[in-house]
Amino acid sequence: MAKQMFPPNGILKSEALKEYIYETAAYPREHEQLKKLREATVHKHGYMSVMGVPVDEGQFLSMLIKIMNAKKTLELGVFTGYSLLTTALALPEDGHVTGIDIDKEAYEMGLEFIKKAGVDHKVTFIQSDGVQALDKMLSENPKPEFDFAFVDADKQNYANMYERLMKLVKVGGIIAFDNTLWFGFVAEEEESVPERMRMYREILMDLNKQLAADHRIELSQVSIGDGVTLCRRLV
Ligand SMILES: C[S@@+](CC[C@H](N)C(=O)[O-])C[C@H]1O[C@@H](n2cnc3c(N)ncnc32)[C@H](O)[C@@H]1O
Repeated sequence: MAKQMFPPNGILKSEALKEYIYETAAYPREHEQLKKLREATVHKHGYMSVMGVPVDEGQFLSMLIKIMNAKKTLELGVFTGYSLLTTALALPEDGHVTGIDIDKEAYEMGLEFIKKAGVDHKVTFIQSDGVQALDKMLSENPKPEFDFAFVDADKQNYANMYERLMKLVKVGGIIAFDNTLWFGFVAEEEESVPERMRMYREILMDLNKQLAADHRIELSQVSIGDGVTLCRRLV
């Protein structure tokens, strides 16, 4: 049943093109522990392992974090920790990433690889609903303190997380939303979209419109993975 849940190619034209990108540019540069974590995730979660960010997107996020000189980052939606480990590896020795996920079990498997990569001192995991965790952070310290936030949790709460992250991420910092092209379905007529994909398609189309109209941010829709939207806070 899970096998039919997500279309295989994401936003790319073909499986062959995806494999070309992975084999040529991405796999040869993938950190050993990321590769092992990816393989362990496939072994344990089967087709649902597609939830982890793909290797080329991980490398894009890694370079972005380094170019920004980000030190303190947030992640909403950790799963087994592929993007979390990517982030921890990209951060400097005194950097820190806080990962938030409602489910702890998947992360516990990933923690082994984070430890083996020697970056567990840069990682804090909070088991919580994303919006609730952000509200708690805002009530404890309403000052913006994060350089970067990666949002990959429940899509129906992206807009709620966005408003909170606009207070928690510094001016000049970046909020990155994952899956904003939703397997390419955002550009297809509703009737041609499988029913199970329609609700998130609509939610993400609304979010994309909302972000494009928001002059508090600079925007870039990146066509990598399943679509990543970068929002750079301006005010
Ligand atoms: C697409 S996966 C994240 C993948 C991860 N970034 C990676 O690279 O492996 C989405 C995650 O969001 C989590 N999630 C779902 N609803 C949530 C909520 N309300 N609050 C926090 N996390 C949630 C799920 O438990 C799941 O682990």
